[in-house]
Amino acid sequence: MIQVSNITVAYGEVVAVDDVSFVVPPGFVLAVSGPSGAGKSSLLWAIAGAVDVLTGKVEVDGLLISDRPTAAAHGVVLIPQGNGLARVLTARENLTIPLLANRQDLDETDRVVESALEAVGLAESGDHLVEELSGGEQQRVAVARGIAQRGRVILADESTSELDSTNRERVLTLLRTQANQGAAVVIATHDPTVAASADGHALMDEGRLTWLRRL
Ligand SMILES: Nc1ncnc2c1ncn2[C@@H]1O[C@H](COP(=O)(O)OP(=O)(O)OP(=O)(O)O)[C@@H](O)[C@H]1O
Repeated sequence: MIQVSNITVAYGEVVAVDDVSFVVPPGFVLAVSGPSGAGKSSLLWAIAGAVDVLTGKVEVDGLLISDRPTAAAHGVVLIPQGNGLARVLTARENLTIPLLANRQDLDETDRVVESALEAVGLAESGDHLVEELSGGEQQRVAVARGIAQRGRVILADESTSELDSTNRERVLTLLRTQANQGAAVVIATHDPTVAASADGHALMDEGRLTWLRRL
């Protein structure tokens, strides 16, 4: 469960998120759309503990999210815009490192990594360096890395923007599966079909959030 209570995020004079509140229960998918610069990424970063909130608070399952390590330890997974992959590592290494950092069992890690690569249609690409992959393939590696972490919260920032319709459906199905397994999912998107597939749809504009379709 994500509980966002009256949060404000600012960069100096720029208010990116302005007094936003909502709840995403486990099992639900919320889509947030809005123009470029509206504050969608900043909202996701705040939930991920990757940027400080000026006012208000973010809680996940009742735990106050104060910083990124706390959020990560509590299963808050961010699939960032731009993918955030290490370009000189292979696809498989990009998936494996966060799992090893969480001290997961090696055999279990291998199994989860291969299964996640297969789920995004990249079972044959595990040994490729990220910089050798196309933009859409890199985006799918980032999604695979996100789902491999089996988070309580999945924050997907424009994670289908470079995908064809088949792969977009594949990624949406994977995010839905994460929700069905108990995750609370938030997707920032410019794509109306992605928004339509979510349980609820909110619009951000100049940092303010309004509901187009309530959860
Ligand atoms: N690190 C930063 N330092 C200063 N200003 C920032 C920073 N990150 C974002 N901003 C500003 O905060 C506002 C919100 O940006 P944000 O990236 O959250 O919007 P967005 O809705 O995700 O946009 P897009 O759809 O283009 O990704 C913008 O005015 C942006 O310029």
